[in-house]
Amino acid sequence: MSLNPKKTILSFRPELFDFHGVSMTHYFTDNWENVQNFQARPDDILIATYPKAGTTWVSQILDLLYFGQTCPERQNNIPIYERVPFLEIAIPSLDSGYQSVISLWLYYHVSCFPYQSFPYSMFTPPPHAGKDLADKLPTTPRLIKTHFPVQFVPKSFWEQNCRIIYVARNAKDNMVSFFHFDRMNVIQPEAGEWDNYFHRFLEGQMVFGSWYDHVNGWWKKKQNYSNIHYMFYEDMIEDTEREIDKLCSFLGLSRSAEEKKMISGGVQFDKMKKNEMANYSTLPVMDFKISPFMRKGKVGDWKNHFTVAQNEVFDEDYKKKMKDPTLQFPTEI
Ligand SMILES: Nc1ncnc2c1ncn2[C@@H]1O[C@H](COP(=O)(O)OS(=O)(=O)O)[C@@H](OP(=O)(O)O)[C@H]1O
Repeated sequence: MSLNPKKTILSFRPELFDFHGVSMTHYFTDNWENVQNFQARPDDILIATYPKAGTTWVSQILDLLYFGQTCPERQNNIPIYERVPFLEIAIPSLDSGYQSVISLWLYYHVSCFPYQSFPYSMFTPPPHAGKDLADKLPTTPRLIKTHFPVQFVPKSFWEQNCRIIYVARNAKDNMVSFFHFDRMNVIQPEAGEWDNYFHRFLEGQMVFGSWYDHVNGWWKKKQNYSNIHYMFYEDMIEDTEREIDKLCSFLGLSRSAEEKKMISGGVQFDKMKKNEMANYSTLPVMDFKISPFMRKGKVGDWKNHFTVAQNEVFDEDYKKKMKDPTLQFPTEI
């Protein structure tokens, strides 16, 4: 098959619109009914984040914790976005008359490497919705990713008392990371100029809405739903092994010190940046010439983007929106 996905995806840039009070794009709302009816299982693990908060990092850690010993070929052969499906993503499929980004990617790669040899039947026919991928995951537990604000999470996750890992990242670095992501990913709205983006972020005009509402909403939920482990990107940077320990306690996993150390070493930024099954380089919607998915992986990169005036505006606005003293984010370490 001689499709060139890079050529055919250029018109995929979506518009933001208000969806139940949250800025969204159709890629994450088109499958709404099916996603809301998703049947979670009690042992499913949901990885919830505002975009660019460290989802991929924590997904890779969980995948290694659960399957690193029993199924190591998984990490070497299956991209992270298939091992840990993105529940709400929905790209129209080829047979519905549209050109599907994910289907295109799969068709393209079927001719590039022996996909069919992998013992996962879910790869044929090509999936086009994260929910379908999640339904077909052959593993236990199923690791599932979402960027939904807490009020959008399908009710079966609550009913089944699923364990949820929420990863949060300080707003300044989160904004910068999101900006570069929107520049390089054609299924995101255009990023535009930095100054305009900065103001849009403060107003919550981002896909998946306001960072402030997201982190606060999930923080509040933690008060009445005990199966949420709320963790911070900055803590992961500071001491990955310690955070893996906390994850193991939350998940009830006993793993040897040696194994945890090995996992921690294997998921450091430079390693993940080079790892094709974790760095999204196999997904044609992203143009790494503009910005790589694994971009900097640092705390404090905002200082290279924020002007002094922007920083003042940001801090003033932050005080008004982040009133809960129990939720604190470091912006440098
Ligand atoms: N191992 C490791 N160490 C440190 N930092 C890491 C790591 N893996 C991913 N990252 C950084 O996380 C940012 C991407 O966030 P997400 O994975 O949440 O993105 S997404 O929402 O799933 O698209 C993005 O941040 P920025 O570099 O600041 O853009 C990634 O580089």
